[in-house]
Amino acid sequence: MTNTFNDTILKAFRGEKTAYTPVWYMRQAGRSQPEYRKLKEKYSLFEITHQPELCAYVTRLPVENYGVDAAILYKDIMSPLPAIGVDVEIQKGIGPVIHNPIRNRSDVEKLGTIDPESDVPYVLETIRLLTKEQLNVPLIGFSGAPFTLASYMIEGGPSKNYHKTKSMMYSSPDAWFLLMEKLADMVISYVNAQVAAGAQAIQIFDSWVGNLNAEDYRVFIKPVMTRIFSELKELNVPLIQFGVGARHLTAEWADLPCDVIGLDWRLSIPEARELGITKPLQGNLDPALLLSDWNVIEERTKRIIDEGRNHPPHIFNLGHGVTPDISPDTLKRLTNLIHNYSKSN
Ligand SMILES: O=C(O)CCc1c2[nH]c(c1CC(=O)O)Cc1[nH]c(c(CC(=O)O)c1CCC(=O)O)Cc1[nH]c(c(CC(=O)O)c1CCC(=O)O)Cc1[nH]c(c(CCC(=O)O)c1CC(=O)O)C2
Repeated sequence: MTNTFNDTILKAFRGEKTAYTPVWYMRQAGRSQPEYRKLKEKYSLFEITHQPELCAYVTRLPVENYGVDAAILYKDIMSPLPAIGVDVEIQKGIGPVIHNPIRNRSDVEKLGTIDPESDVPYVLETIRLLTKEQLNVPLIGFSGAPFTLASYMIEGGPSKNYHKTKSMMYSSPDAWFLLMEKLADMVISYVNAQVAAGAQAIQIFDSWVGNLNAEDYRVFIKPVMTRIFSELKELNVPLIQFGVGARHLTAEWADLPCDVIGLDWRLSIPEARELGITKPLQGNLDPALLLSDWNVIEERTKRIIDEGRNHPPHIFNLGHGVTPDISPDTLKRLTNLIHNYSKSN
């Protein structure tokens, strides 16, 4: 491990004031970095994540290259699903493809449970390597949330309208709620194991839940999210809730038993405060902005830092993941700007 451990981001996640605004970027590992691109010519995502040394290297790249305040484990939200019987493959140009999609209650009943130590030992070994030996910033572990995972499992892959998913939710509520509970069991075991191995904070990606209206969220999703966060609270690590296009769910998230709310770029920090969020906020520069001129990036970044200055703290991030066309040089420059501007003003 190099020099002293910097726990600034953990303090901000817990609601403590920090000397500067800490930052990490969703999908910061891999993506546009040349070292990663070279590896991807040889290995797939699953091949990298099954090799702890290699996976730890990819996870470390943005800490070393950009100077961010946390690492996030390189793997996908699909990574634990094979353990419960989901036949998933990540196909180039498409994304996750499920060869045995779930269509009815009997398919849900067939899903198994995860035993992380025997099903995903390589994930835990990567975490141990990183946290015991290699990192001088915290490691964020993560899981997909039940709705977002179910959307892939039911649709068979990425979707634009989630018709099959919603159809199961509305027409077969017994199958739906069983699926939610089975996925919650998986998320809880998987996250417990990540924390036991050394992960110091956890983000739950409910990326696609904004496709539901607030009433359906309350009926079909909020109970399972409340259960997940309540059980994970006992782990005593900061828990981050994240979703995209979910302005209409902000008030529902305000009282979830999590510690931090991740915002996409559609809702500003002051707007989220007006909607009742009193927890620390994470976000929310539009990733598309990182393809524009530096003076535009600088102006928008400073504005977000200024909006986030008041207590409770703000953790800088993008409104969603880094895209492969964003230059590593821009991310390095952005990280420096965030650190320097938030310190000096
Ligand atoms: O990369 C894409 O987004 C396209 C394919 C896709 C993947 N998972 C998926 C999608 C979206 C979809 O199709 O619905 C599905 C996926 N993966 C993930 C999310 C959550 C989210 O970002 O909102 C989602 C759903 C929402 C979303 O697509 O943004 C999470 C994810 N994937 C991944 C990571 C790890 C990382 O980037 O370091 C992480 C999370 C941690 C983090 O934020 O850092 C990694 C990942 N997943 C994937 C890839 C491409 C692999 C390949 O081409 O061989 C890669 C690696 C890469 O981008 O270079 C596959």
